[in-house]
Amino acid sequence: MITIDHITKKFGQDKVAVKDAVWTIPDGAITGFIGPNGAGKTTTFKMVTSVLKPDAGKILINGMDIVKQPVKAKEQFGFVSDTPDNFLRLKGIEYLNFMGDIYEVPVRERTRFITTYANRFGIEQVLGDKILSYSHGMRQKKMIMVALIHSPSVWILDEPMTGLDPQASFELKKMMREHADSGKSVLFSTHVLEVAEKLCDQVVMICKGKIQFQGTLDQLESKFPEDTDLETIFMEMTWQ
Ligand SMILES: Nc1ncnc2c1ncn2[C@@H]1O[C@H](COP(=O)(O)OP(=O)(O)OP(=O)(O)O)[C@@H](O)[C@H]1O
Repeated sequence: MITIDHITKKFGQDKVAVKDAVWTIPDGAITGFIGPNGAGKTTTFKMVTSVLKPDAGKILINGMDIVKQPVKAKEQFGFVSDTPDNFLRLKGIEYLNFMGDIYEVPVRERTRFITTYANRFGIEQVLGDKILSYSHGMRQKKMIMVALIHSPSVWILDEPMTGLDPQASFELKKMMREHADSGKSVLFSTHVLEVAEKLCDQVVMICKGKIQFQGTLDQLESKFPEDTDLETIFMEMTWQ
């Protein structure tokens, strides 16, 4: 579970990227984070994952403060960023083992995990190759595996379907559902509203740094009884 408690982030004197945001990501559910370009999604993720420090407010991950207890809080989550181009000179298997070592995942457990997930994503054959030689989608699959190697209870993904082929995208959505159904939490951002509509148990909508809505799709639709789908509601809520 993540608690976002009156978070504000400014860039410079007057660029308010996130303004007094209050919301929660519950266990046992998939939460979709949606909003137009520049709304504040990535800035929020950067604060949740300790890349940026909020100017005000606090963020608790399973009750641990990301600013005051960064190591303990970071152990709680796995993060898939929107740029999978890191550790390019390592082989896929070396990177996975490196992260497994950092999180102290026992070798037998990690081997079982790597075999299962590489098989689900169809990348067993390339794990011995350098990441530099991977396509964007292959790098993304490797990032997804790295994020899950220590079985985190919270899984955060920034635009995770970008660059994945339909089969991998289908598999990822299945993994996200399995994660939530096992009582853990999933938070992901997307611009693809059909995905949010099909996959999410709740959505959080942000626009110009302000949280406009948090709740189930049914709750959202009941606020806009005349609109037929999430896309129409989104256009109405974000239109200026
Ligand atoms: N390092 C920075 N310096 C100055 N302004 C920034 C910085 N990072 C983000 N911003 C501004 O903060 C606002 C929120 O940006 P953010 O990247 O969080 O949006 P986003 O919702 O992730 O957008 P997108 O959907 O386009 O990825 C934007 O106005 C952006 O220009």
